[in-house]
Amino acid sequence: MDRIRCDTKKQHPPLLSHVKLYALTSQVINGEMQFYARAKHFYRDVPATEEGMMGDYIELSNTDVESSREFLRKFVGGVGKAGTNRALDCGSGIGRISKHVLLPVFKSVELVDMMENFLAEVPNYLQGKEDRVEMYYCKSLQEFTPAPQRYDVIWIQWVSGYLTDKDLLEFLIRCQNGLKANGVIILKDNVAREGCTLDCLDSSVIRDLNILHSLIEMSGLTILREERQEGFPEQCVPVWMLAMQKGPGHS
Ligand SMILES: C[S@@+](CC[C@H](N)C(=O)[O-])C[C@H]1O[C@@H](n2cnc3c(N)ncnc32)[C@H](O)[C@@H]1O
Repeated sequence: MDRIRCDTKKQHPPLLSHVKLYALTSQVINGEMQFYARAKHFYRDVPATEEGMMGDYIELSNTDVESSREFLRKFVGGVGKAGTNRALDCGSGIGRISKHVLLPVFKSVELVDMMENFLAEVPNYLQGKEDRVEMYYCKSLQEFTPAPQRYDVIWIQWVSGYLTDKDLLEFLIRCQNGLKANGVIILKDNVAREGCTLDCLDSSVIRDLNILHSLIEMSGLTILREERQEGFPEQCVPVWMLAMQKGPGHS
């Protein structure tokens, strides 16, 4: 899994209007079924380790985790902020985010990933914190619906690019329903400088911020804050963190 990609690929033209949104991933992927099947195929050969989760960029894991913790602190604990009871780790893999970012803050976590072998490694990887995992869901995000009003925070890291525009949009809508009062969704991912690019190796897309903004807007979520990850090498594709909450009209 080429998690933090070097920015050498040809960029597609930028998104011009909402109307073209759905056309966008279908322009760069060669059929939705193949797109998903290839990603699954790719992950069969990825080891259930931190290295596997980070691709060839394991040395960036600490920087990533530190920034995520700092970002998360802005939205949880205190009046009008998200609670600290339960978080959902989406595309969790072996639970790198749960271990380093979520479990230090939340009483319990739940993890969802399409790969059974990654989830099977979680209890071992969490080293004594596994009793605070309430649920494991072995599901693809495009088929997963978070239970209503269950989570204080829903964390979606380095997995949104494996979903088509349509499936990401619908997933964000379902996540919105999964939030408790003052709950927050945090999406962290590689962001293209312009347009949408396909990575054939792991069958994922990288979207630019405009496309992400359009999808978020269409989902009814409101962006609370967005920050670029600092401290990654210049040649890496930029990584951004976006915090979102239910928009007006969603109780
Ligand atoms: C690069 S790893 C990131 C893991 C974790 N989020 C982290 O940052 O350490 C991507 C994870 O997304 C999972 N994944 C990819 N496509 C998925 C999908 N459609 N539904 C659910 N999980 C998916 C993979 O199995 C893998 O565990």
